[in-house]
Amino acid sequence: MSAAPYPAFPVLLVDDEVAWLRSLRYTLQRAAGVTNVLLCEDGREAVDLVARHDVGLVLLDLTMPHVAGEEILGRLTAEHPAVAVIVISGLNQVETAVRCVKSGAFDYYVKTTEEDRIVAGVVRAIRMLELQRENRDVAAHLLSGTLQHPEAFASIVTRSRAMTTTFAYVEAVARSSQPLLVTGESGTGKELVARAAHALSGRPGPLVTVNVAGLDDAVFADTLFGHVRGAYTGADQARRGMIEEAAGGTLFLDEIGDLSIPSQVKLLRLTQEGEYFPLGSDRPKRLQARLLVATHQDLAAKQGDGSFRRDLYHRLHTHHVRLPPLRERKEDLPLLLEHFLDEAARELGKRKPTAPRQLVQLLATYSFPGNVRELRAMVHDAVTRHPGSILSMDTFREAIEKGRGGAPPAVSAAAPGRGNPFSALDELPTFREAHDLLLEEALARSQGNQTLAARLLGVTQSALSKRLKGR
Ligand SMILES: Nc1ncnc2c1ncn2[C@@H]1O[C@H](COP(=O)(O)OP(=O)(O)OP(=O)(O)O)[C@@H](O)[C@H]1O
Repeated sequence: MSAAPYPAFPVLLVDDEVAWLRSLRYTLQRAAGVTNVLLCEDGREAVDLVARHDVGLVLLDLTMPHVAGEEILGRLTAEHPAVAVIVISGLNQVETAVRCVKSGAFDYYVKTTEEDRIVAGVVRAIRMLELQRENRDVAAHLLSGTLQHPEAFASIVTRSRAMTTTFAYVEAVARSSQPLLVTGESGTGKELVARAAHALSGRPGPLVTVNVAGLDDAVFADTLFGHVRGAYTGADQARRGMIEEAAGGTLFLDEIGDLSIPSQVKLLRLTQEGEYFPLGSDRPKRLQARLLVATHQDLAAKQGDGSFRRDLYHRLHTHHVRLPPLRERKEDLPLLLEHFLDEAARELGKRKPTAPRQLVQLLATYSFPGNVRELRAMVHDAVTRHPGSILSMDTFREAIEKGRGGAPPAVSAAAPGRGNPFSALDELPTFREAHDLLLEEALARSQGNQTLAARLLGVTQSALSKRLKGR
């Protein structure tokens, strides 16, 4: 599978020495995977080529016949200020280097400098240009408020503004070569977003998913990097790693928060250098896939307690989307309910049952720790068990009570995991005030439905009604 040209914009090499041009092109391709390259032997054509091909980066020689490199540098910075110019000159003169940088050159190297440093400078410039372009795209996308390819998100049922803003961001960075980190509680749809990001990436290769939870370091390395025959006892055959399987496409590493520290070091090296060694081999291979990573864990917190490396976190965090939990987008409940009723009825070969009017209100009182996956399971279970044309609320009530594990709903929904909700208050409310606040909250959550409010408060409807009258 041929990989997409990298980077997305052309890199123009300008030098009158054809042999040097060819050798630099080869070095950049071999050491940094840079394939989107234009060569220019005649400095007089350089500015025109930049304009015609939307060039992002120019590597410029200074001493050329017909036109001096410094003159070209001056024109480029004046006429194409968004283009980065790296000067690679035969002149080892500090004054010239200072003058070039003052005139706007991104960097200055002498031709005799070790190749590695030149390559690292080019990689740094490409990364900066990509981020600048992506920032512009993100801003334009978010401001326009519309998606160019809504079909990529067709499998994600939502009308939440937070979700559609997330889609706009994913669309804006979909063609980036930088990693995309997707976080959110379990069951919020991270894998669906990863699929959409791959579909929008324009990459011809496949989406290869690896769940890294529970992989020890040796298995992680073997799975990702592959091995050569005889790499270890039992390695009778060479094995292509998942990175190679994903060449030209996307490598999706799920549950990245569970990665051991030694595996984090390996992943960091891969993202920094874009190279890896199959086990038992001393010939490096290039990463030719875009990395997507996902986790339900709080990586910032894990970074704080030392269980996730800070440098890897920052590398993966270049582009980040967080999917809100279902309880923060209750406006999605009616749509999702209908969607899963359709789906369940189709799968079970039944007629789609009608949901009682109060069902959405009941669902809105629940915090859905398992998010959309939990709602889906609830609906499928209810459709499996329901005999009539109107869906029974009982299976939902049972599932919700089971999900709450007997905890009082108001506490578990308002302050998950935080115990007594009053403990954070400096001044306690009086019994009367707490009583009234509780009633108001229950009625708000049940949208004024007293039957539901009574259930939330664990009293009968007539007891609730007496209390309301007594206020
Ligand atoms: N908005 C949505 N519309 C339709 N189906 C959804 C939506 N969100 C999630 N789902 C469905 O819910 C289930 C869980 O989604 P998914 O696997 O993408 O979640 P996840 O965040 O990756 O979970 P985990 O962290 O456990 O891997 C899948 O069956 C998925 O199709």
